Amino acid sequence: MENKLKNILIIGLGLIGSSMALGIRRDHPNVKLFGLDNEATINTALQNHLIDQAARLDQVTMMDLVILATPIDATFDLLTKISQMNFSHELVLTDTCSTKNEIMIRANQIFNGKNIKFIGGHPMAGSHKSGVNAADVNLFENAYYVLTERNEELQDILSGLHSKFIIVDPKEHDQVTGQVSHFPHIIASSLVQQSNTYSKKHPLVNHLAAGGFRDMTRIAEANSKMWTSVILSNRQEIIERIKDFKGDLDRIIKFIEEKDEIRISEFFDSGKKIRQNMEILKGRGVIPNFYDLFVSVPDEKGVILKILVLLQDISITNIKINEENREDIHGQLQISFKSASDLEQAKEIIEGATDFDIAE
Ligand SMILES: NC(=O)C1=CN([C@@H]2O[C@H](COP(=O)(O)OP(=O)(O)OC[C@H]3O[C@@H](n4cnc5c(N)ncnc54)[C@H](O)[C@@H]3O)[C@@H](O)[C@H]2O)C=CC1
Ligand SMILES: O=C(O)C(=O)Cc1ccc(O)cc1
Repeated sequence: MENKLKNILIIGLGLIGSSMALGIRRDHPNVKLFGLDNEATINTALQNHLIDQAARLDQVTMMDLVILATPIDATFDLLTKISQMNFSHELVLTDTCSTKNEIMIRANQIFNGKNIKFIGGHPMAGSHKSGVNAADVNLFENAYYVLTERNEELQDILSGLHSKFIIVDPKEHDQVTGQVSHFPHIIASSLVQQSNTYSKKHPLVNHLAAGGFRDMTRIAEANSKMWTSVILSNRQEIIERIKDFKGDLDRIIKFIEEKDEIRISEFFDSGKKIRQNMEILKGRGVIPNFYDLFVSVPDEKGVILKILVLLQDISITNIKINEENREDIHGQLQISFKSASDLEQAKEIIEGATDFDIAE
């Protein structure tokens, strides 16, 4: 199929827009990529070959595809401006906002009868980083990419992101992401703030926080402006999730007050089983489980290189350093392989050459 989406404009070249530019280029080296953002961002994007050319907003009319990778409030504003333009050919328009319902309602109102095909989008991957310097071609790898409707040409253009498309109703999207993406940001931020307040009375809090605290609170470092917009654009759902969670906390208070050993144990057991069975947490729900080896390594110069040299003949798909909180503690190297046999071979080699603890 020849894709007619040849002139592509990305408005907003922050974390998401610039990573998408790299992903689009990976499978479609011949499309012409335009960018629109502030001057400094555009200069960086040009220098790093993320885009071919800068564009102005009025040049939207000469594009085949426009991707709005902007904050939610800016996206609303851009939707309005684009709806006031005249198009001699159909424009495919998509966004990347973390919420979908209000945006789809607005788009349906303003694009009705226009030569604009608006498809809501949301790549379900990101990080607490922002800006053009955080561009990462692998950001969306194996992650779901939500679209509000199927569109072969758009999906083809985005194929180099290596994500998995899923069609979701906008309202349902906001309900689900409200629970598993938006609400956790509130919990993470509350937890660090509660701990900080407590640390005024108990300064040891800052030293005894360990890996669990780190895992629970990473997303508290996310962009506060962005998350304010997300929460405000999914108010009802978030309020409901908070109220529901308060109920769960009240229930656990009661079990503890009553020294109800069985119910407390059931509570943890239930959480453990549910988490173990969540497909999304096993290989991110799209590809089968990674074959992972966890190597406990001392915090010494050259130790990672040593492991890599040992495994030079085995294909490694990913390597990650899971730091611990204490400076003097061993770090954990998480190494992913393509197959069980590669994993076994690697395990034997490391066991034979080092005394590092290894777990699967
Ligand atoms: N950060 C994340 O983890 C994820 C974010 N999203 C969504 O993607 C969108 C973008 O987020 P990020 O890339 O993280 O933000 P970012 O802050 O890294 O980038 C946003 C970019 O948009 C530019 N911008 C703002 N208003 C503009 C306008 N009117 N015209 C042109 N450029 C403008 C900014 O200068 C900035 O470069 C947001 O709607 C967010 O909800 C979706 C998935 C993950
Ligand atoms: O950093 C993380 O773990 C995230 O949860 C990333 C993320 C942030 C915003 C989204 O709309 C989707 C994904």
